[in-house]
Amino acid sequence: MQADKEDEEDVCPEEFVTLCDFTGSGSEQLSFSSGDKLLVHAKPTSEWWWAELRGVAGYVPASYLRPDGAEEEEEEEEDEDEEDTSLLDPWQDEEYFGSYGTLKLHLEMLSDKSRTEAYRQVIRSNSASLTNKVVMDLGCGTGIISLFCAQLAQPSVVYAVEASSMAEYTRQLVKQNGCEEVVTVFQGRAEEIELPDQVDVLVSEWMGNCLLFEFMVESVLLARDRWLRDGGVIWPSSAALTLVPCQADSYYREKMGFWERPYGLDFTPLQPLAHQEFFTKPKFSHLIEHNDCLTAPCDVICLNMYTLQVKDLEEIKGQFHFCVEKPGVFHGFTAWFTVFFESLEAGGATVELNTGPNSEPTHWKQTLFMLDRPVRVCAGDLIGGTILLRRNPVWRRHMTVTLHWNINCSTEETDHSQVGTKTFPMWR
Ligand SMILES: N=C(N)NCC[C@H]1O[C@@H](n2cnc3c(N)ncnc32)[C@H](O)[C@@H]1O
Repeated sequence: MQADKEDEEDVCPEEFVTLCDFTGSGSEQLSFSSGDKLLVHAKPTSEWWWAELRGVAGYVPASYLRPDGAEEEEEEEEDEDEEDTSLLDPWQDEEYFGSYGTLKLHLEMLSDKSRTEAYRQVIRSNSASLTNKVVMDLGCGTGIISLFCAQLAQPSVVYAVEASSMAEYTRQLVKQNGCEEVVTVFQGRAEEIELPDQVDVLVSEWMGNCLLFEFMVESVLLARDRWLRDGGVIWPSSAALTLVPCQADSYYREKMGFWERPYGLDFTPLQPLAHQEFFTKPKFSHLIEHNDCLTAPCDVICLNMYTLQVKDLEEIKGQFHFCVEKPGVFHGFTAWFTVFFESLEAGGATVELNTGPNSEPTHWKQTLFMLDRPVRVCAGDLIGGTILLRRNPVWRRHMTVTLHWNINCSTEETDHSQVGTKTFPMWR
C-alpha cells in the first residue's frame, strides 16, 4: 500500500477522527479503530476518501469520519440549534420517515402484487383463527394489511401503527372502507406508542433489501417483546437469506467492458474508476436470470422471529458450499430472501413470500455483489466460504456485507484454488 497516490486529486491534508472501527477489504482499503486520527489526502468520491494512518494509506469510508476538533463545535451547535441534531441521528428518522410520508414508496410496495397478495393470502387462509383476536400491524403504511384483516376476517381489533405522516391518510382510508369499527390507527414509532392491550398476532412487512437493510426488524423485535402476548403469533414467523454464485455478463460489459473501445478509442485508464464507482457497493434491484446461476442456491442465514434478539443483529454469519454445475464466468454473488408465515391452524399450510429468481418478481428484486475480478469456472469446481452481515455501529439502518470465498478447481488446467474476500457497504 503506497503512502500516497499520485493520480488522486490531492487536497491539502486534513485531519479527521474516526467514529468507529472499520476493517478494510482488499489492498486498497485502510483499516482503522474508533478514535484514530487520519490524514485525508484526497476525496475522489463523496463516499470513499484516500487517507493515511501512521504512514500507511488507503481508501476509507467518509461516513465513518468527522473533522478533528469538530466535536466541540458540534456540542456548541447542538445547544444553539436543535434542528442540526437530525444530521447526527443514527437512525436518520427524519429522512427515513419523511420518505414514507410521500406516496412513492407506498405505490411501489402496493404495486408489488407478489408481496401484497402474499399478505392477503396469509389473512385469508387464517381468517377463522383470527376471529376475536387482537392484531398489531407494525409499520402499516397505508394500512393495506389492516384492511385485509377487517375485510377477510373478524378480529376484535387491529392496531395499525405507522410512524410517518402517512398515518393521517391511513385513518381516512380506514374510514373510507368502513373499517373504523375494527381498525384503530396509532401514529408513532412502534417502540414508543402505548397500545390499549397486548396482542395475539403481530404482523409486519419489515423486509428491506438483502432482507435486513433499514433494520426495521429491530422495531419488530422490540414490539414483539413488549406487546405480543405469550403464545402469540408473529408474521412473518421466519426468514431466510439465500445466496448463489452467478454470472453478470451484461452488467459487467455495461459498466466495465464499455471502456475498452468506446468509439474506437482506448478508455481503459477509466476502468479503475469504474471499478470503484460501480463494483464497490452492492447493486440493488438486480434481476438475475435463471441461467446466470452457476450453482444451486443455498440458504446462508435463517432467522427465527420468535427467538431472534436485537443484539443478534450486530453480526450475523452464514456459510456456503457450492458446486459449479456448468462452465461460465463467476462475476459475483446474488442474494435474495424468503419469509414464511406459519398457519394459525394446526396442520395449516405455511404461506411463503419468495423474492428469488424462480418466483414472481417483487419490488425488491435481488441484490448483486460483484467480485473485483471475474473468475472462469468449470463444472465440478467448488466454491465455499462465508457471508458476514455486520451492522454499522454508528448508522443503525446500515450494514456491511463481507464475503469470503475459496474456489477449488476440479480440473488441472487452472491453478488449484483461488481465495477472495470483499466487504460491501450498504450503504455506510
Ligand atoms: N422495508 C419496508 N418494508 N418498509 C416498510 C416501512 C413502513 O413501516 C413504517 N415504519 C418503519 N419503522 C417503523 C416503526 N418503528 N414504527 C412505526 N412505523 C414504522 C414506515 O414509515 C413505512 O410506512
